[in-house]
Amino acid sequence: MKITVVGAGNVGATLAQRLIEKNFADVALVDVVEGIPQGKALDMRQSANTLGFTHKITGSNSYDITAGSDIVVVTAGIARKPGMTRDELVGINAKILREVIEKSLAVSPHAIFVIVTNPVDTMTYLTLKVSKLPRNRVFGLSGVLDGGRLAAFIAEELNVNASDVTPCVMGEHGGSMVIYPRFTIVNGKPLSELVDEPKQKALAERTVNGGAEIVAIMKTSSAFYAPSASVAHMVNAVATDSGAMMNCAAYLESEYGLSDVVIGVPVKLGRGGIKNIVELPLNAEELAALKASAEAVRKTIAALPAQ
Ligand SMILES: NC(=O)c1ccc[n+]([C@@H]2O[C@H](COP(=O)([O-])OP(=O)(O)OC[C@H]3O[C@@H](n4cnc5c(N)ncnc54)[C@H](O)[C@@H]3O)[C@@H](O)[C@H]2O)c1
Ligand SMILES: O=C(O)C[C@H](O)C(=O)O
Repeated sequence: MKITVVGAGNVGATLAQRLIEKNFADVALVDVVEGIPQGKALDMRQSANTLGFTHKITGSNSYDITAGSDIVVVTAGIARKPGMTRDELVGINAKILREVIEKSLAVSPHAIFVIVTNPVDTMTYLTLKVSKLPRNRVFGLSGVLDGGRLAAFIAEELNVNASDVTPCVMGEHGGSMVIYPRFTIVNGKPLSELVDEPKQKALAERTVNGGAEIVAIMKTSSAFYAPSASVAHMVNAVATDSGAMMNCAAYLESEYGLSDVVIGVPVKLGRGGIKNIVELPLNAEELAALKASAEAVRKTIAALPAQ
């Protein structure tokens, strides 16, 4: 198996490290900055003897090394600075995405695309339109990361392990994301039965602001450890054809009564990408929140530059 990671910055390089250390695929790392992907790949190669991995990691400014990839993860683009929303990146990152998708697809026509670049729902939508690929082969990072944050905050609040939590965060990877306490399970019980509504709201609010909280603390960078771990988890489900269910940014065609929009929903992942989209039995209020989130994404989609 061969995996390309485009963008050798914080998320991309950390992801490349996580993947090569798992030793199940060759990894090609690409970036526009001369020397960076080459140097980072060389550095990682020099850990193979110590860590014992046998797959190859290479770096380049050219897409030649990515030819024949099974999976292409796109992390190329600009990250937000303190005080910015992800949506403010739409113009600049759309230009970068178009170039990355065209160049990647030209040499890896059978690849599955995992989009990380923000605003991720809109960038995933753009990738589908530019590539004209079927929707099962293009999806984005959202709910695995947002759910991981929710699980971390619940673990602190209830004094349990984060791994005791099966979180459920759907909708936009942005200000309108929706936390579902009825579908967030802690040691077999829904969160809605474990904490009162004000506490549920506080946990939801911290999760919605989880990315901004890290940007505000770090100032010069956004999060990358949990994001890269989340993408590695998604890639692993594809590589092993596990069928594992996780919430990802996916293109809807009538699921949840929504069409022609990308938002975070539960999907089952396997070799072909998205095997199927899972429709949770949301009540009227829960569904209304998801629809409002889809409307927020539609506004960002409408702000995409024509070229
Ligand atoms: N979806 C999510 O949950 C999520 C999580 C974390 C980060 N992100 C997003 O991922 C993106 C990357 O974040 P980061 O922290 O790694 O940023 P970063 O600045 O550390 O790295 C981005 C890299 O992209 C490269 N790049 C820029 N234009 C390129 C092009 N045309 N071709 C190839 N490479 C190019 C840059 O040189 C840089 O190395 C940002 O847009 C960020 O907001 C999304
Ligand atoms: O917050 C950001 O801008 C990066 C990413 O979307 C995140 O949630 O960490």
